[in-house]
Amino acid sequence: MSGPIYGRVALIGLGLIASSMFWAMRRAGVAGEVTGYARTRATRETARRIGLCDHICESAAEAAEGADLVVLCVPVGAMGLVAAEIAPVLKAGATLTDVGSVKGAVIAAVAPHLPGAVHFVPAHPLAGTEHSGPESGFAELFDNRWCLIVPTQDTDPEPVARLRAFWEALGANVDCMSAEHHDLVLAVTSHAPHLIAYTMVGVADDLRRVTDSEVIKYSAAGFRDFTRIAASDPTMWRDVFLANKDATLEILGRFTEELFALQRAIRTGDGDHLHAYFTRTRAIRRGIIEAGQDTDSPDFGRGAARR
Ligand SMILES: NC(=O)c1ccc[n+]([C@@H]2O[C@H](COP(=O)([O-])OP(=O)(O)OC[C@H]3O[C@@H](n4cnc5c(N)ncnc54)[C@H](O)[C@@H]3O)[C@@H](O)[C@H]2O)c1
Ligand SMILES: O=C(O)C(=O)C[C@]1(C(=O)O)C=C[C@@H](O)C=C1
Repeated sequence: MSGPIYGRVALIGLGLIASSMFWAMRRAGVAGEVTGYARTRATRETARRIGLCDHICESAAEAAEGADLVVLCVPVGAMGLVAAEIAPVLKAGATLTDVGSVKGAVIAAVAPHLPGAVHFVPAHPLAGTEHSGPESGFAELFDNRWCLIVPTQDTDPEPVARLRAFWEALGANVDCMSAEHHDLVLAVTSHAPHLIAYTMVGVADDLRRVTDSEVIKYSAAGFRDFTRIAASDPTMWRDVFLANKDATLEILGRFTEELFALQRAIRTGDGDHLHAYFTRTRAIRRGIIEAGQDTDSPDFGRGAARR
């Protein structure tokens, strides 16, 4: 257990990520006091009932006032509005961070509102589930996951180092990168895959020959994973695609080109093309396992022994 890293932390938006942060902060003892704010009365009442935060406030400004660390945990499309609302009450020397899945658009929406005496250190924990809301969080969500910190040109090193220590205390491994690079990487690893999952589940639903019960009953692991991902929060994902438009379209363009090539290979009976492609992708997966980078895999730790 580490000592407090911030005297007071404010969580704005009390969903999956904020509630997980609260339980992880409590586990690690890294925050003296935690205030919280959610937009709807119902969420604020739920938060009070389940003991989320030390104090639930009636406005974002009330929660943020006097805080040493303010964390924006709202959908990326709402970050700018919330930043504008709390900017006048932010304490000099405080750090403002966020957990948004897109960085370039969030920085562009938030930074112009902030007074010079506030340190803005954008971040993104690469951990989540398909569930949302204040009751979906749990302390272990960030354990052994990455949290990417995306300092802007003007960010001082001390607040970055402190936020790094905070996320490490919450269980995460931390890396720093530019916003542009972050958005491209996430378009490949998260945003395009989500869109593909949404599409596949939509296609299955359109095929009326495949009744609901058959889709569930006979669904193999791959499709079941797609349905889990496709159950994610629609507001969050609408905002992600609108905010990371360029990188996502770039990756989807490449994806459709490769898909057409595979489609053509199937139509023309080009087994060599299919075999060579699948051999390449299998080698990528094996490389990830051998580098010990997939901690969720049943193969984790087996390395090269697994062939
Ligand atoms: N869910 C994930 O897998 C995941 C992972 C990493 C980062 N993120 C990012 O974290 C952020 C929060 O995601 P989540 O999964 O916790 O979402 P969530 O839906 O569980 O919670 C979001 C909360 O924000 C509130 N909210 C929405 N608009 C608001 C506004 N204008 N003002 C105040 N509150 C508002 C909602 O009522 C809700 O309480 C998003 O930016 C998302 O991109 C999500
Ligand atoms: O596990 C899941 O449910 C997720 O989709 C989490 C996931 C992802 O890995 O793509 C989704 C969005 C985030 O910004 C970070 C993590």
